[in-house]
Amino acid sequence: MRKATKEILLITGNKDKLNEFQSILSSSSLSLTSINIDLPEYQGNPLDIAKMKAKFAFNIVKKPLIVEDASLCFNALNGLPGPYIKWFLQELKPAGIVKMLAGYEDKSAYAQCIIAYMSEELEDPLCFIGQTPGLIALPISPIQGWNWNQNSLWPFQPEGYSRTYQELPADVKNKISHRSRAIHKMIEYFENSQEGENKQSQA
Ligand SMILES: O=c1nc[nH]c2c1ncn2[C@H]1C[C@H](O)[C@@H](COP(=O)(O)OP(=O)(O)OP(=O)(O)O)O1
Ligand SMILES: [Mg+2]
Repeated sequence: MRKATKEILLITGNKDKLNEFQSILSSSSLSLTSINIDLPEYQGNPLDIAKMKAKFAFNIVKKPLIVEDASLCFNALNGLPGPYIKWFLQELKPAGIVKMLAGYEDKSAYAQCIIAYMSEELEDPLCFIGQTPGLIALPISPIQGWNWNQNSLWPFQPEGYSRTYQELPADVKNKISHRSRAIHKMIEYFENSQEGENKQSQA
């Protein structure tokens, strides 16, 4: 029995993000294509940022698409740096990020991924949110298992693991990550929705 296929177009400037999407979607009925656009880094709450990115991309591409915005949110700092983690990492590096919590006992955090889907039929982008709870901690072995750009290392240890994201093999990270949780919500939506023009009845 062949699965129905729906094409998903991901707009991102980050090839590591794209790779993770590809691996996670490879076992679904969705097939992924991508366009590399350097999307603006908006300010605001994570949901509004994801929606603004989707609208910006849709105005350029004018086809149904998804974008994603990732946040690393410290509970002691009421969710900051959140969507601004990219700039904090760039300037402070992972060691500086960990030091931000030196004055707080609470080292807990959550990783969040918001996928925003926009098409001509929608007035407002549709969002799928994935969260993974954990702790802010430096890796013990910085190189092992890590295939993301060095400027985007998150000193984040997901709950239930004694290693940070970057030390986990890709297949382990992809089972529990914020991104995989958001992607699975998106898969469920598209597999159950009737609106996809490519969706065919199963043979
Ligand atoms: O699973 C992850 N594990 C480690 N680091 C991660 C992860 N996911 C995002 N990151 C980094 C990339 C960027 O430094 C920042 C999010 O910013 P974010 O705007 O979502 O990504 P981006 O600008 O690289 O790509 P895009 O063109 O899709 O906006 O956190
Ligand atoms: Mg970005």
